[in-house]
Amino acid sequence: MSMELKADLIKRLGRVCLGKEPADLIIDNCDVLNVYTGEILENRQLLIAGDRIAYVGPKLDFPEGPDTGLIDAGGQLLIPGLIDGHIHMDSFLNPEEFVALSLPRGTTTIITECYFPSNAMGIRGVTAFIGQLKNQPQRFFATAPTISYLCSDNGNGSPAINESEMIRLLQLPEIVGTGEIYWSNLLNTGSKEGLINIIEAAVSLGKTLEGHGAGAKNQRLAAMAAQGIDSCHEPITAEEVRERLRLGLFAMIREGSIRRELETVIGPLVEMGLALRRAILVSDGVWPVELLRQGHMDYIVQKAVDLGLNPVTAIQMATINVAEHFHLESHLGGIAPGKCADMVIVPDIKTIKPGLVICRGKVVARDGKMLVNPVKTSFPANAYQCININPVEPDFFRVPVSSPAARVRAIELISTILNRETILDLPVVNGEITITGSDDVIKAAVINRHGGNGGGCTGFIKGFGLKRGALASSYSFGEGNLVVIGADDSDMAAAVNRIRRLRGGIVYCCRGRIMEELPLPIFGYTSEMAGPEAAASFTALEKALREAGCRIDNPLLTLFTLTFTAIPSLRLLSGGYWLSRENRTADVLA
Ligand SMILES: Nc1ncnc2[nH]cnc12
Repeated sequence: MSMELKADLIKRLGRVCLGKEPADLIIDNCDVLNVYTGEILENRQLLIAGDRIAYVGPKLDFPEGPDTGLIDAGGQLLIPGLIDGHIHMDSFLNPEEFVALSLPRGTTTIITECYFPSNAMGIRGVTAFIGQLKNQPQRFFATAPTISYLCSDNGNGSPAINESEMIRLLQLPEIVGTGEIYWSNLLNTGSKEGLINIIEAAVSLGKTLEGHGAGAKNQRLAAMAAQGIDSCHEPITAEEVRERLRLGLFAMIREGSIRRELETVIGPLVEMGLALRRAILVSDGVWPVELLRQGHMDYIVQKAVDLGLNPVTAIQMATINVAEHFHLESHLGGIAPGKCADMVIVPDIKTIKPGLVICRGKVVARDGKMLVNPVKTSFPANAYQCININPVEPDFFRVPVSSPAARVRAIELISTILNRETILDLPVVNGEITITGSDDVIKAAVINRHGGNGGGCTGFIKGFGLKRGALASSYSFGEGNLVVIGADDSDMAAAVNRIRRLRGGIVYCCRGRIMEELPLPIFGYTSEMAGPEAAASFTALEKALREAGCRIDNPLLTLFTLTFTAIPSLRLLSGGYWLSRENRTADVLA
């Protein structure tokens, strides 16, 4: 995962470039996109030695050895391998399956968050996870799991990962920065003091500080930048992109399974005519269905081009700009002598349809098909023991009250991710608050599954549309606990107990029957299934929810983000409701 250039190869690259030694691979008859100048250089030849480029230029009479591979690019265009600079690829697919779907689409480098393995197993989870990425045919870097440090505990009140462990991770060559830091944690008093020490360590180690400035503007955004943050992947309008660029931040524009900003942002951004060398295209997470159906960074770059972004700029935003942000530009992001031989052949500058994909000097995929095998995933046994709860009874979800009527706080959905706090009068029957089924109010609960006593909290949610059954998941944003919503306490218990048996997963249960499920037995966050199978399970879960009356756009995302404290307004955690604008807890009873 780290970058190295050994003495032997340094010598060899010079000799191959001077024609004194044969190359390992020669690519003839190609145009080359030079991301440094923005030119398309026609009719070039490119020589590779080891995992590096030795020569790019006009065709010369280079020696060929018996083992020199030859590729005729047929006049097509060579662009640098695409880089996803912000993704949570520790979610859902295991690394082997992720590589198999992403790499053939021309994404040769991944900079991934890894807070889920940390939530589940602390620093041991992170090292187990990055161990799986080391020898893959796709290139990986990771960021130290700030979200886990800030939001997740081990069930007993101590943080999933502590300050000194975060700093130890930052010293690893494969860790390029701190994972996203929520602005509220940075700017609100009462946040963890150690965060500042982590920032100090990252700065002194030359690592980046990834920011999460959702909704932050003016002084607050400036204060984030002032405290050392150097990127933000949360702008949702062209104006927000511009504000971040003006502050010297790298502005990451998302198009993935969580958010889709390109349609709103690209047109007005092009109109503004800004310099975009610090703008970056990222996915922020591309889940199995979209990865299979649409692709990865190829899809995102193509969409930006189709929306009117200059294609050279679009490719720079997924290559050199990303490499520069992560201080990797000496090695990655462009096609030139000495740089890593990570490249993609596409038909032309406006058609981002990867033909040949080359990574670390090897042809790894052709026309969307892998030509090499990803490294088999093999996680340690304790990564399969991450649902630490006892079986639950329907009673677990009772909300008892002593009064004859109850006024409660509920999460009212505005959109898939956004919500507001609402106050409801709910009937009390036999000393407990009941849901009637008539007003689109159901229960929502979060259970701590990280090693404590399996304690949790039950609240209410309005607007999900679910008329029957219960949906539970051991995958959720932030503290990453077990979240369940349901129209019936027995189904809620059955769904949770099924997840316990599966050792993690997403389950929809109705009238005591498990209707659909996606097992996630690794850390309780990651599947062992092949990518297409996992995608089919996602689709089946969504279909079952629709049939049960759910009318949210992306209901699974709604479930996962009930716990997402970086977004307004009322969130549910294992310790109770959290009012994220006010940065404080709130009772279920209003
Ligand atoms: N799992 C996740 N996916 C995308 N964005 C996130 N922000 C926090 N958690 C996230």
